[in-house]
Amino acid sequence: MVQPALILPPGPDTRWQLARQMGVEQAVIHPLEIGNGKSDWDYNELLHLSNWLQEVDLELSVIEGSIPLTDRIRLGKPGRDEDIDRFKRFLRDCGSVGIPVVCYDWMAKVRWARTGAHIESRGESLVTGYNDAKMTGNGTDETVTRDQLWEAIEYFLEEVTPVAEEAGVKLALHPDDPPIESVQGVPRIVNSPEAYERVLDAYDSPHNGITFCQGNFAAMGVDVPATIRHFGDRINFIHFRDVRGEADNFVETWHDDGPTDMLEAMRAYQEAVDEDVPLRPDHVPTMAGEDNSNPGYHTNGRLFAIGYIKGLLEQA
Ligand SMILES: O=C(O)C(=O)C[C@H](O)[C@H](O)CO
Repeated sequence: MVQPALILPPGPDTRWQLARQMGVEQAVIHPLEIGNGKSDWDYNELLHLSNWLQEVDLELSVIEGSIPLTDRIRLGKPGRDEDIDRFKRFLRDCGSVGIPVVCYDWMAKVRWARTGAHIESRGESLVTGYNDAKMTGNGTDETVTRDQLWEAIEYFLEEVTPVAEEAGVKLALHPDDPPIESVQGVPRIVNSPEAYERVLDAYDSPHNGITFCQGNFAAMGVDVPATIRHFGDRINFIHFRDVRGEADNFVETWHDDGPTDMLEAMRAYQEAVDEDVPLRPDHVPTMAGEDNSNPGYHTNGRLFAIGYIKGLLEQA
């Protein structure tokens, strides 16, 4: 079963209240997207945040992206062991506080990338998109290789998955966005179902799992419901969204207006994932009255998305 979730700021404001009013109980914290950019946490900060959310009946179920995972780790550079030790301490702290899921990604050097953030969609709403032809600096970054990234992620998983198991925390790897071979010349490896097979095989444990970012899987050109069923109980976290186009040239869509059969996708989640997997709307259109200063993460589109998700869940 999936549980509707929302990214919320790491301190209370009306968005906490809106979540509760819509009956959403699971909070995802990702201050690089919504918040102050914080990406390192000590035990007391996590405990304080978790207690604060609990006081208003919200559960801190995922820390996403904004975590102490460095490019020294992603690139297997000298010093990575020190950084991995820091990451292990973070996992143990999450476990002690009772945070069940940590979402991470393997996008070295360049975070998720878009070439357009003001693309007009339904009723003059604004969405983001990517067109590789418009990406500047597309030479090859000679300092990074695919083998290096694979060595580094396999080393990381060997080191940290046993700690995640002990701590009772599930790791959930987000796909590269966009899921192409390289972005601005920097190679990408987490861009296909085959890549995920290799990641899951690197350490066979329910604690080594996937963030099924649906828009990225749609961009990979796969059959989305079949792929959800295939990965099943290794899906530890879900990003719900859709795109029109291909991995190297796409626009994001409204949740009810993309090419993916969203009801079939929801049915697949309900049948295939483990209990209580958090599912959050991912990037949403910027709507009337919003200034598009944080493309994909304004509030009105997420209210619409939660209503749509709840309808799909009832139908599924
Ligand atoms: O690119 C996406 O689809 C995202 O959801 C971006 C997020 O910041 C994600 O956490 C990347 O790690």
